[in-house]
Amino acid sequence: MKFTKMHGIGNDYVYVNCFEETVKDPAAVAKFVSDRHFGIGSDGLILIRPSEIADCEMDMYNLDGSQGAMCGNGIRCVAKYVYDHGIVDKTSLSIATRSGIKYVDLAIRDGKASMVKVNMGSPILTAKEIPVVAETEQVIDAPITVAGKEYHMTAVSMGNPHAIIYVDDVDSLDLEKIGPSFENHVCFPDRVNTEFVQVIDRHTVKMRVWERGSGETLACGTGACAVTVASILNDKVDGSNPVTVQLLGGDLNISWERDENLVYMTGPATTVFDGEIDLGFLGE
Ligand SMILES: N[C@@H](CCC[C@H](N)C(=O)O)C(=O)O
Repeated sequence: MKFTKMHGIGNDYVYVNCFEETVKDPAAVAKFVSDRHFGIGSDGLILIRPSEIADCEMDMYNLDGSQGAMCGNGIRCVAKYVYDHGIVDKTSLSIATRSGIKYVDLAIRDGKASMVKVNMGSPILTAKEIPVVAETEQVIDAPITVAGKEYHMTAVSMGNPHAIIYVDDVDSLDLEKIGPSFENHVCFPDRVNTEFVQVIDRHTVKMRVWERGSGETLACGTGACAVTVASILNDKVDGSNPVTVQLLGGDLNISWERDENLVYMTGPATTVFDGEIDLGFLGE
């Protein structure tokens, strides 16, 4: 299987060009290639497929083989891949995902895509996708007890579910310890991505994320969008300007355009290396 290792501010995936390659069992391949000791090493697997409704399709899998509906850092890399490889010869393109078609604009440097702006669609604020309270209710600054400790949570779906928790000092958290208790909490039957957020100023927040299916990652694009929406709703930041979200792997620029109710994310996409791996033992 030919692949390309790419990352969006350190959120790294193994990308496979399914215009040319076939992957029979993506869940098994995701688990194997993601392993940082026995595989290639990544937060998961992303298949770039042809689409009948958009310029291409992104099909993403977490490190544990579970399928994700949307991936903010991944979609920037998919856009870069299809442009840099001449699969799509335009700088405004559409990408189908399991949470709908997303529209992307590329900034080009030396003939390659560098910065990518994604229309991430509308945030979902009812608890419909995160049935913690009731299907119709919003969850903003709601108390939740996790592993015997009370937190306050805001729930935002960006096509995938996010629980946002504000803390005083994000660096001192033991995420390996508390992350799994949020991910597998009884309130989240489909598990959840959890963002721990420290407010820096009215335009800047700093976050760490425990991702459903992948554990702590260096960045989460949908998470940064959910955090921006939550921070505006909780009046932690000034929503009239873009918010800088600082993550372990770098910064993302997020704006929530309230008149159209759309969230835009801008950030880099980076190619690390191309490779080829024999997956015959998996039946591939
Ligand atoms: N890292 C991603 C999100 C990946 C999917 C997530 N773990 C889920 O299962 O919902 C991003 O950049 O958005």
